Amino acid sequence: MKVKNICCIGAGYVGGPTMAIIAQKSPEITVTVVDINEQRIAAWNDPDVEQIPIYEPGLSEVVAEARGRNLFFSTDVDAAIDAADMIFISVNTPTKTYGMGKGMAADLKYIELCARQIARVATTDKIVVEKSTLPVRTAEALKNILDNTGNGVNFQILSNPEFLAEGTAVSDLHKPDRVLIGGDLDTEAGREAIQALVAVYAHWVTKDNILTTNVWSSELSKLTANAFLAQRVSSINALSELCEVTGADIQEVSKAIGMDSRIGPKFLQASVGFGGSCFQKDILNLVYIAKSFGLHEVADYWEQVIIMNDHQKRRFAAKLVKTLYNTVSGKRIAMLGWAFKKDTNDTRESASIYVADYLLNEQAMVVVYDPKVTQEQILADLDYLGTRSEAENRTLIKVVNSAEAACEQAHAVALMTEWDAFKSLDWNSIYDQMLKPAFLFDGRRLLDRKVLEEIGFDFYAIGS
Ligand SMILES: NC(=O)c1ccc[n+]([C@@H]2O[C@H](COP(=O)([O-])OP(=O)(O)OC[C@H]3O[C@@H](n4cnc5c(N)ncnc54)[C@H](O)[C@@H]3O)[C@@H](O)[C@H]2O)c1
Ligand SMILES: O=c1ccn([C@@H]2O[C@H](COP(=O)(O)OP(=O)(O)O[C@H]3O[C@H](CO)[C@@H](O)[C@H](O)[C@H]3O)[C@@H](O)[C@H]2O)c(=O)[nH]1
Repeated sequence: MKVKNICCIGAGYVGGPTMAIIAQKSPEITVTVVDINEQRIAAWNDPDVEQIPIYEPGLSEVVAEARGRNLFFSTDVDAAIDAADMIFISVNTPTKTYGMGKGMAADLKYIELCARQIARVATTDKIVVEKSTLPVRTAEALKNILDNTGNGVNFQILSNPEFLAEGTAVSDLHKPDRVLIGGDLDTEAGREAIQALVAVYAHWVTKDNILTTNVWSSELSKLTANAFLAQRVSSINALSELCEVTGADIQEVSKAIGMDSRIGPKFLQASVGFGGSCFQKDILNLVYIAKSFGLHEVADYWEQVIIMNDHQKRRFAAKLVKTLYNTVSGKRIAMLGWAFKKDTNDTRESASIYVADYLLNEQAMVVVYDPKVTQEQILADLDYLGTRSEAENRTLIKVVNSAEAACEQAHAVALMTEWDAFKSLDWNSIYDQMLKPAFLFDGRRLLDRKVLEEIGFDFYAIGS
């Protein structure tokens, strides 16, 4: 079967970029991305393509090329479902905040709503693709809902987890390490559905890089990949603390171990802690699944990755307070960067949120600058924690339009996100504008200690 019409439910950080690339590379396929969020769809349709709701290097160019040709954004979910022969579900699957599994399990209510909507609307056979990250065996529940509609429509369910990282989404999608497709390998119809999706990716991905597995392996591989990546960050962060007390340097240790080809150099960058919408959520989900099967040692093993990450964020904030003579009350602390990594406007689970919250609890005056994150988002992130009233957050935190403005009259600077632009700031003039002693805490190992110390900063970097 040849796919002609694709619908993607969910126009977020995954649905938007992945569908833009499919449309760019497959001009004969009509791709419609739908969402219930009207504002988000309006932004995807903004005539000024720079206003699309997600900042990713290179994405606006891809959207400009395909939008209106074979890429469409719409709020008419029913119409797009009805017209499609393949439907990607790319809605959010956040950690549950209520009931059974609260704080650990993935909340699948949005997924289930999609399945029920597809079941209600579909009048022709569909291939339904899980693009969202889901607990292993979710496809079983989806199939149950879809097969019990009684309207005679046949559904094939595939798992096609997404491995793009934010900030590099376009290049990751153009050149994926692998595309993973899980499906029913035991039936002719299952194999046909898999091949239909393989053919979509084969527009630009070589067949050797398209891996087909059974559905459960595919679902579990996504959680496993994130667990392994996050585990590397927590491992290097755990050692960064040991470096700080022994005189070893984490950058040198990373390099030395990463040159072992069995270990490899990637994902060994010590930091103030990993953030993002995926790592914590997916590991907690893995821990919950292991626990629900009674595998407590397995659950404890993976939970330690999160415990270490929370410790890293807390100890960075605690170090700052301790260095500033054990009090930051009434002191102005500049935070450079709010996004969870560079080249994205996404702030979900960013270490900055937790470090700021810690400092606000110590009554600091926090002044934030991030090149891509709005004041509205920063305040919303803090309000969401519920630590203090919205009014207090607005009194204690200030958001400014430049790094220089954030640092003016500051007692200390906390460098939180590794934006390239922070490397080339005029640190001499920033030093001049700060209160003395001028403290600088590099949570990303972005800056050169020697240069900063020569300027006069009291300099602290994670891991040395
Ligand atoms: N963000 C990433 O880098 C990334 C990478 C790989 C996988 N994932 C996974 O992909 C999934 C989506 O993540 P995201 O970051 O794109 O989330 P997101 O929150 O940015 O986007 C999800 C979108 O789905 C929409 N939505 C929810 N329910 C809907 C419904 N019933 N009908 C129509 N629209 C609906 C929301 O309005 C939202 O715009 C998650 O499972 C996530 O774990 C994310
Ligand atoms: O050596 C490193 C590498 C990363 N990080 C931090 O780890 C977090 C996550 O970074 P990254 O993995 O690059 O970005 P994500 O967009 O969260 O991507 C991850 O999560 C996605 C969602 O599931 C997956 O698709 C990707 O493959 C996986 O890399 C960020 O805060 C980074 O700053 C470090 O601290 N040190």
